[in-house]
Amino acid sequence: MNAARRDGAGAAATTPDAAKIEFREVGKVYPAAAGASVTALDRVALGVADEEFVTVVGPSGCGKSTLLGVAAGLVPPTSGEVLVDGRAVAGPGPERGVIFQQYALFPWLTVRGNVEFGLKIARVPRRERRARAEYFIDMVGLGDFADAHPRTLSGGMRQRCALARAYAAEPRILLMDEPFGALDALTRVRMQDRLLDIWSRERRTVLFITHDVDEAVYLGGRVVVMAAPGRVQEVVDVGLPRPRTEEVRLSPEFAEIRNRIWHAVYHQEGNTT
Ligand SMILES: Nc1ncnc2c1ncn2[C@@H]1O[C@H](COP(=O)(O)OP(=O)(O)OP(=O)(O)O)[C@@H](O)[C@H]1O
Repeated sequence: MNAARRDGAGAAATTPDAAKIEFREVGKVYPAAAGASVTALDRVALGVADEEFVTVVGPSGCGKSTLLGVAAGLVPPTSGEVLVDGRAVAGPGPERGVIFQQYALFPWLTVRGNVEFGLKIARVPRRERRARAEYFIDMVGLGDFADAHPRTLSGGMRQRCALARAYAAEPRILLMDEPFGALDALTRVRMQDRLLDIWSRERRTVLFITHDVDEAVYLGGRVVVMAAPGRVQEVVDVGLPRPRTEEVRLSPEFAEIRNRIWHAVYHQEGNTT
């Protein structure tokens, strides 16, 4: 048995055989005030397969953003390493797109300008840039708003623009840190459906951080449950059919797995959040 596998009913392997992203005993310790330190990741072993959609859920401060930051190459680990396609991550790279809760759109550029921006930097020829931007703007349903500026768009539309921008750069991996965290409940659910629809057409490997258990279960093929300080407590195979629909969301099977993960997240030892 693989040492990275965990026991427990329904617990899934933490590392599939051929991982697109592999966390190898990753540790991160931040220096804190007065010479103290904070453990944000503690020997995390986890693999994400090519084209897999993995969600990470856990209480505030358990290390989710740090996990994503290490995979993005934005946070250097203190120990261990992250491999992407078998190569150690040493910094950000074009094969990994990152989407944060804050849309980080350029306010002076239109939707099209924002989506094309990275392609321009990457010196993609103008005609191809236009075509690619148009394709991804249509894909997120913003075709009628290509010439609009971000300030005129709703939160959901801005996040769709951020999605189009990330996809247009054609990364093989999308790293998403609470991308729908700032949206109202209904818009959030709509964005989840839209994201799954896009994922089913444009298969990419997705690592998606959330503190919303419903969101984690609805989106993920596997759900990684983290616990402070920086530990992977459990990896759960969701096993719900795709496409995920309202019927799936309202099914007893969904409720069962959601309740189980809810319990795992909110009844962690020492969790005071
Ligand atoms: N730059 C930093 N310097 C010092 N400590 C940090 C830094 N970034 C994160 N931490 C600490 O590391 C731990 C993990 O933080 P992290 O942001 O990864 O958790 P999280 O699960 O994403 O939290 P949240 O859900 O609240 O965003 C926390 O105790 C946090 O205070």
